[in-house]
Amino acid sequence: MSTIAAFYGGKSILITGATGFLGKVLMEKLFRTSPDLKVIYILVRPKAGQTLQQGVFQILDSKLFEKVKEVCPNVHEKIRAIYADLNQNDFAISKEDMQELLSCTNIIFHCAATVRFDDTLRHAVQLNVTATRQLLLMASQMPKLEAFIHISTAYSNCNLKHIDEVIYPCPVEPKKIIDSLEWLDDAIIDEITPKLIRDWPNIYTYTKALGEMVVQQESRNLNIAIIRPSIVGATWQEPFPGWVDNINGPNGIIIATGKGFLRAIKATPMAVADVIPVDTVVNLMLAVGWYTAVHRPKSTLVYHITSGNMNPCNWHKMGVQVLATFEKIPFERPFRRPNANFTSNSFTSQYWNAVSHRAPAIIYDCYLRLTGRKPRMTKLMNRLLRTVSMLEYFINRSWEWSTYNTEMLMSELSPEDQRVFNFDVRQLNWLEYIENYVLGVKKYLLKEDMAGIPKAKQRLKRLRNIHYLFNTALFLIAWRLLIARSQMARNVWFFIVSFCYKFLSYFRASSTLKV
Ligand SMILES: CCCCCCCCCCCCCCCCCCCCCCCC(=O)SCCNC(=O)CCNC(=O)[C@H](O)C(C)(C)COP(=O)(O)OP(=O)(O)OC[C@H]1O[C@@H](n2cnc3c(N)ncnc32)[C@H](O)[C@@H]1OP(=O)(O)O
Ligand SMILES: NC(=O)C1=CN([C@@H]2O[C@H](COP(=O)(O)OP(=O)(O)OC[C@H]3O[C@@H](n4cnc5c(N)ncnc54)[C@H](OP(=O)(O)O)[C@@H]3O)[C@@H](O)[C@H]2O)C=CC1
Repeated sequence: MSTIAAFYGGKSILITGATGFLGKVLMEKLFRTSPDLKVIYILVRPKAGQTLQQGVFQILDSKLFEKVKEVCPNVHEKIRAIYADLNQNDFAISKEDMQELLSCTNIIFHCAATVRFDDTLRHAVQLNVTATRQLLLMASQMPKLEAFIHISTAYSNCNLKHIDEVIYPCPVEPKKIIDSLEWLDDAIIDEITPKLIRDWPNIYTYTKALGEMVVQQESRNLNIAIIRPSIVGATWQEPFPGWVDNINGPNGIIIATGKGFLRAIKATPMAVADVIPVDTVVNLMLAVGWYTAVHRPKSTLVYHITSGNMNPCNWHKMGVQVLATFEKIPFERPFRRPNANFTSNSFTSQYWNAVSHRAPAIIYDCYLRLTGRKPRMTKLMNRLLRTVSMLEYFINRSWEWSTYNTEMLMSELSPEDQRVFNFDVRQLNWLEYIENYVLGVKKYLLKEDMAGIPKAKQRLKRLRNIHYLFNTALFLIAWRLLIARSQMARNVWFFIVSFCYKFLSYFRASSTLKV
């Protein structure tokens, strides 16, 4: 019997961000391995046209929860969705709900955050910093609380090259920022944002760093741990390989490449692609929850869950395997044949943007206009290129994250727990994982049927022929123009033709002699 699974039995667990990518996988694993847990409270913000109950049903009816329903048939009764908006005072939770949360919660997993790189500083601070502070305040009033697990990111200190499992101080006190945002107007905030975030690449990573500082400052006598995952990718093994549900991180790039929109990316091919499967992150979260509650470490421990130092993969290897998978399992209705390359040079990157991205988009828009339709490709391409430029920071650098605490925890687990809550990324076979990842993007994100593969392959063949035809025509036109204008080009042309003629004559003569 797994000690960790048994630990969660009978527990009341509060999850923020349960409707997000990580939150859903966390709930799934909890229900599957500890079906006798008491209740999972989820803080859900109201959605237009959907009741809380409908929201919960929508999550539980997805393929992700199929296995859970077998192990825990009354799963619906064990989720208690509570209306909450983490941007509001007291999270806008009703008095009765708050009372229940305060008196019953045993474990908190704080996953909610804004993960957008371009959010406003005001909103990102509200959610990633102030809400964390408020949740800690709530936690301090929970008599039965055993552990508070805060999810941060491995990139919260990406302004450093080597990152240890410690909380680094931020240049400006989070409290000062929270206070000043209360009276500064938006225009001034926009103006001072670059000065505040200094060498952090975006508001997201900066506010996650502030969030960690708040955790340290407001920890009081709570049992707290911080988990820092790197780029969270599709599931590796559980509940099945390849599950993804949003376009964040690599997912959108995989779609854009597979559909033939993206043909070149400014990336350093040998930089570490620090992707970590979401189920691995969740396994560590559950192990940390258990360890923090049972062993009660004296200080707040930080756990890195990254792949680079234990089982590194680089962007080149990842890219090649993604492209190879497109050959086997193509996406439906691609705009162009999927074929991309990485370039680390700014000049070549701009060249490819002009030739391989903007020009085809303009040509396609002309075609749409000529056929009486609304042009849309240029706009789409501009948004895509803007997105890619925001991700560039992370695909052109490598970081070193120490993983002493994560390794220490692994050694503390029984063999059974190491198996059930496996977060040993050394066992990951990248080629297999990437293939399943691309397949998962096709099935669960694009909702494409596998039965459509033969048709998609046929279309790829057609696109390949069009590509060759187009290139040959372009070459012949260019050559014709060159010959007409330059004596030198004419001489080269005659030289090549006479050389080929002589070669063929010699070949024919020697084969006649042999006979
Ligand atoms: C030999 C070599 C061969 C080479 C082959 C290449 C094959 C490909 C291989 C795979 C390569 C993988 C590349 C890896 C990229 C790595 C990313 C690293 C990120 C590190 C993150 C740090 C970890 C974290 O803690 S954060 C969690 C992650 N958060 C995010 O990812 C959020 C990022 N997104 C945003 O902030 C926003 O979406 C933004 C600002 C980028 C765009 O916002 P906008 O307001 O414009 O609108 P949206 O509605 O959000 O989207 C607009 C438009 O863009 C599309 N899109 C969105 N995100 C992505 C994406 N990640 N990739 C591609 N496209 C994306 C979206 O679909 C929209 O399209 P429309 O059609 O216009 O609706
Ligand atoms: N994905 C990644 O690559 C990485 C993620 N992380 C961290 O993991 C955590 C989870 O990320 P992930 O699951 O990918 O993110 P998602 O964007 O998928 O999920 C974010 C969650 O936060 C909730 N949320 C946002 N705003 C509010 C609000 N005002 N009130 C209540 N809930 C709110 C969302 O609810 P709703 O459904 O209503 O939008 C959603 O459930 C974050 O802390 C992130 O920083 C760390 C490293 C990498």
